Amino acid sequence: MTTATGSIVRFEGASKVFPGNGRGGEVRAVDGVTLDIHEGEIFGVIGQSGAGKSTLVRLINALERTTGGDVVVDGVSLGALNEARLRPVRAGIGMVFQQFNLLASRTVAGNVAYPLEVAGWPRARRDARVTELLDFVGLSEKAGVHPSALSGGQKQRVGIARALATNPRILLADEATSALDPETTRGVLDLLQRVNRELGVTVVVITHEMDVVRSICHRVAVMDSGRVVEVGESYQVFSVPSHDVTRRFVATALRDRPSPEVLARLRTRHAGHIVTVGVDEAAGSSAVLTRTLREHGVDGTVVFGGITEVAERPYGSLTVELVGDPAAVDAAVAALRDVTWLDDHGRAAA
Ligand SMILES: Nc1ncnc2c1ncn2[C@@H]1O[C@H](COP(=O)(O)OP(=O)(O)OP(=O)(O)O)[C@@H](O)[C@H]1O
Repeated sequence: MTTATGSIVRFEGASKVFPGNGRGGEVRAVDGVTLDIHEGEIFGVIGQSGAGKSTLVRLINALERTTGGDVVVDGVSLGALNEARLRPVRAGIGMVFQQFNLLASRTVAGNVAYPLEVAGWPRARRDARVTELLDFVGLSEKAGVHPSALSGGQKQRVGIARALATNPRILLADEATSALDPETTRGVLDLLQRVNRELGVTVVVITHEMDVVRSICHRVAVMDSGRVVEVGESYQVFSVPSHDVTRRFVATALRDRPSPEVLARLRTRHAGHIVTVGVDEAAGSSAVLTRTLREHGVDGTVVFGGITEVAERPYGSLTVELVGDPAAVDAAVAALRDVTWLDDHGRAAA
């Protein structure tokens, strides 16, 4: 865990419980989270659908209020603030959304100007700021058009310009690239990186896309059932994941693990004992796998898998058919479990 030094957002045992629907069953969307987000970083929040990512991030700008614990933003404890005193805190936090949430009836410039109008900026200053922002996001030529005439990537650039209008120190991005194709995603990620580097804005990104984290996030928190189950430098978390959710997340992104259908097909072709073995730098490299099998007199054939690099370190898994004396195969499986994670798919039914 990090210290409070340099924290711009600090969750202190923060919880958000949504009341049940009358039939009981309250939802602990965020459950006792303690976490620091450092000033000036790009921080990723990942986890499966319903893990509590959006709720956690919405606690930062008090779109959701904590029901337990506290959230401290820039030294200000949000728990104690009423709506009026939350306003200046919210003004220091921009937000972008998956569906862009632009006003269809306003032009691009009108959308970017909107938060400045709400904040009471005089016309001339507002116009100058809008010009500057549209230039920053590369959309000066589109100032006068309506959002319907823009591509998805352009709409998100407008969303980002609008979120930056009042010079926030924090930008929250909730699945900001999920509605975009990979190429457009790259452009928007580059822009978020510029927001971070050139404007010094702390960026908090919610995503289900491994590539987003891999390419721009300095640190990442992994959520499961309202809790943060892992947090750290992105490469550390992905190359040596200590939690099942993280492993599954990486596996989905790498597509290195056989689906049940693939496994069924593998079984029709391979009669031996099938296991999937984690491969990374810290635990079980493929050399360790080969050596372990040799020591136990077991033959191993790779039947499925993929190894990629995370921060220039090997990461992935291999699915291997093990053939040999059943006791030796069991001993090899046990030995592999000692050095890395292993999913035992057993052998095909006779
Ligand atoms: N306003 C609400 N009222 C009741 N339950 C809610 C509300 N908002 C969220 N929840 C519940 O809280 C849990 C966490 O939801 P949240 O949207 O934070 O998860 P998430 O990880 O962002 O998921 P997704 O990726 O699907 O958006 C879910 O079980 C969700 O149904």
